Amino acid sequence: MNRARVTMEVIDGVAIVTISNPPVNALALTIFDGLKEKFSEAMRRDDVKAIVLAGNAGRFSGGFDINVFETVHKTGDISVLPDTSIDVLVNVIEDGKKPTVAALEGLALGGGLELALGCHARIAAPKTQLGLPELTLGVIPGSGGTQRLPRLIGLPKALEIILFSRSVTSEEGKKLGLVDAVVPSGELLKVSRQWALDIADRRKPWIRSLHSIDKLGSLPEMHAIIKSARQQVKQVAKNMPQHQACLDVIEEGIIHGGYHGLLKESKVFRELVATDASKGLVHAFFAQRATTKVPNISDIGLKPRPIKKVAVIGGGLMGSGIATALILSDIYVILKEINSEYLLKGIKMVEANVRGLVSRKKLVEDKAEKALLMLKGVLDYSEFKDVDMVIEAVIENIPLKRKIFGDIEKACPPHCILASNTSTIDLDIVGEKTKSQDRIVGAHFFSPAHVMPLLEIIRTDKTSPQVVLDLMAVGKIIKKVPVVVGNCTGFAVNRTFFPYSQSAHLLVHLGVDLFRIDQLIRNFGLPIGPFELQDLAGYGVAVATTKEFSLTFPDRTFATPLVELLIENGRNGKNNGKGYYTYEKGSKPKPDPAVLPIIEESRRLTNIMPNGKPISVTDEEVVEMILFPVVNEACRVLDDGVVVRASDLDIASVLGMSFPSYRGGIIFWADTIGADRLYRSLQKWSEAYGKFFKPSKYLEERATRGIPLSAPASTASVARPRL
Ligand SMILES: C[C@H](O)CC(=O)SCCNC(=O)CCNC(=O)[C@H](O)C(C)(C)COP(=O)(O)OP(=O)(O)OC[C@H]1O[C@@H](n2cnc3c(N)ncnc32)[C@H](O)[C@@H]1OP(=O)(O)O
Repeated sequence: MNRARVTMEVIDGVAIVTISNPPVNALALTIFDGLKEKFSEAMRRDDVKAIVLAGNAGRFSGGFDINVFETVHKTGDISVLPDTSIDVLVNVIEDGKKPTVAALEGLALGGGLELALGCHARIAAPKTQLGLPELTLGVIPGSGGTQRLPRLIGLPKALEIILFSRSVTSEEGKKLGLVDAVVPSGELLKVSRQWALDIADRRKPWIRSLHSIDKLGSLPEMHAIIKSARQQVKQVAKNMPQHQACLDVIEEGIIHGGYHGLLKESKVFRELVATDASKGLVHAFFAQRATTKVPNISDIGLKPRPIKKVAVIGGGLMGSGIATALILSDIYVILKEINSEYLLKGIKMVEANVRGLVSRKKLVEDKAEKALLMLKGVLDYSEFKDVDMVIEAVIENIPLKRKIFGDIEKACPPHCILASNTSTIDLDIVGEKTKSQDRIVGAHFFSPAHVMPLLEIIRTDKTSPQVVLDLMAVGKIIKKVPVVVGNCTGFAVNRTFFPYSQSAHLLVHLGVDLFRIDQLIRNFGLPIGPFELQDLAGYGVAVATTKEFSLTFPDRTFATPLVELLIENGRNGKNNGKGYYTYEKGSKPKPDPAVLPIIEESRRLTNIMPNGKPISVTDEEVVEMILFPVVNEACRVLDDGVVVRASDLDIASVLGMSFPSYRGGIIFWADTIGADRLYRSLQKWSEAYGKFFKPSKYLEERATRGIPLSAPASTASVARPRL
């Protein structure tokens, strides 16, 4: 049943036109038809003097229906995109013979805000979220946002909102001139109706924002602002076309006027919808939403229990980051350490995390102070008697973790969730000696835990659905994206990505320059390369995780002596300022030529270069030789059913490993290459350089049958063989 509709009610001379399409009143194609129909009725009727445009159920609109983009991506048919910018926004609303006031509440995003910008005034309820996030979907505002917003609030602020997808509240909007008045939610319709009548009777100005020029500066000033914005987005929006295209469109309107700007905007919008960047970003959008739907967890009528008090064991980098994330969301935390020196260090780290957010303007002072009051340090388990959840975050040491789980089983109440932040160790081993396996779960955060958005939730065969659901709810409260995965060494993300650093090491030992590898991976779109990442994480982590992986997957690990050699040479990465790079406060990491002899030594020890000579590989091959083994492992993760669906691995790779979101995630990207080419490349390298590259059964089957890697397992049996 189509739930998208537009209704109209006339009260005392004002037509209230309401958009209804739960849950966010997305602007589906039928909504535009509905708007045209109701507006034309309102314009016709003699008992209507003015119009108020509103959204149903406390939300104005979350913007254009993103499902339509997905349809374009699947079919390649851009004709399904409506051309509403002139047809509806200019001809029907802005140039209509009766004034329209937008009554904004909850959210007005993308096309939703653009509809409001086309109205003659905007009244908003408090805390309404206003923004133009289109660039995060690989497109630009396509219904006049690029032209009207700068004319309403000035170019610099408009660029901030559009280019960096920063939304503002109605209160900020009022200061900027985006909103005409902020009124309590209960009075929104009443005030908007009166405002609309006041415009009709010329008691208030009838403003068509496309024609306003008073907020725009002189031409040279605006050229200078756009030029500097171009430089800025070059840094932050590599490999994506929409940012520069958006600036072109804004510039067109500045030079030739708003109407010309609209025409160009509409054309560029349609072109951008068809780009790879938009395909990847829209896929990532839906992939993120899909993670909330977990079979036998979210669909069996369970309700999450409240989690008010959490104990975090271990005040190191991870523990303090997790504690920070929790207190920032008003969850009371007790942080346990083994002695007062470590405890003090942990508390100081939490304080530094919180203050860091304040200094980066991500948190206000008041909120920071309030958050820090939610933290208490302890040295024993006496305070664990009323905690709702424990998150163990000590070093990756199996006997230690086993001991802790034995202790907390006794110290905590029976309802308490027992979670481990282990990144690699099998949870069945951790909880083997307890009788609480139904409440043991993995809560794997990514470093820095108070910043990185992914929470990997690991359920074992015995973890109860209620426990998983509770942890998903906590994840949402602390503003993470929880992805539920199965139990195995490395779980979904670290298991998929362990070949990433392994293949980088293998390439170095085959003679490829290490700094070239990092640079090429950055060019591909990851924020840092595998070696800089290793520097950042510290070599202890590399040694511990490589050990775990080489025990579980001995057939596909490369025994690199390089990390141990670096440690022997007094290098421990960013920790001590010396790794592959040198680190000095305030300056960027610098490649350190002093590591070259250490690399030579490592190459001598492994002696794997064919005929003792460095291999010759193109830039493209370097990237592929590093990322195809990752895809290969991702195939095994899919085959083993570690994730519910392929798109979970996509969003986890984007949010946990910073895989570029505009490439859609690891599997989505792999499908753009095709199973066949992936298979043939891995097969070729495995013949030349060994079984590390050997294609997995899953990949081989998908390649042979011509099925996308992302297709659900059942597709494999029904699909037609291609080769
Ligand atoms: C022409 C124009 O310029 C082009 C555009 O307008 S492009 C669209 C611009 N708008 C956006 O980018 C906003 C996208 N949406 C969001 O950021 C968030 O969904 C939100 C802030 C609106 C709401 O967040 P939240 O309350 O956490 O709910 P969230 O789980 O994200 O979404 C609820 C449901 O609405 C859907 N939804 C949200 N926005 C949607 C949209 N614009 N189109 C279609 N579906 C949408 C989600 O897919 C989800 O569906 P599901 O329940 O089936 O998984």
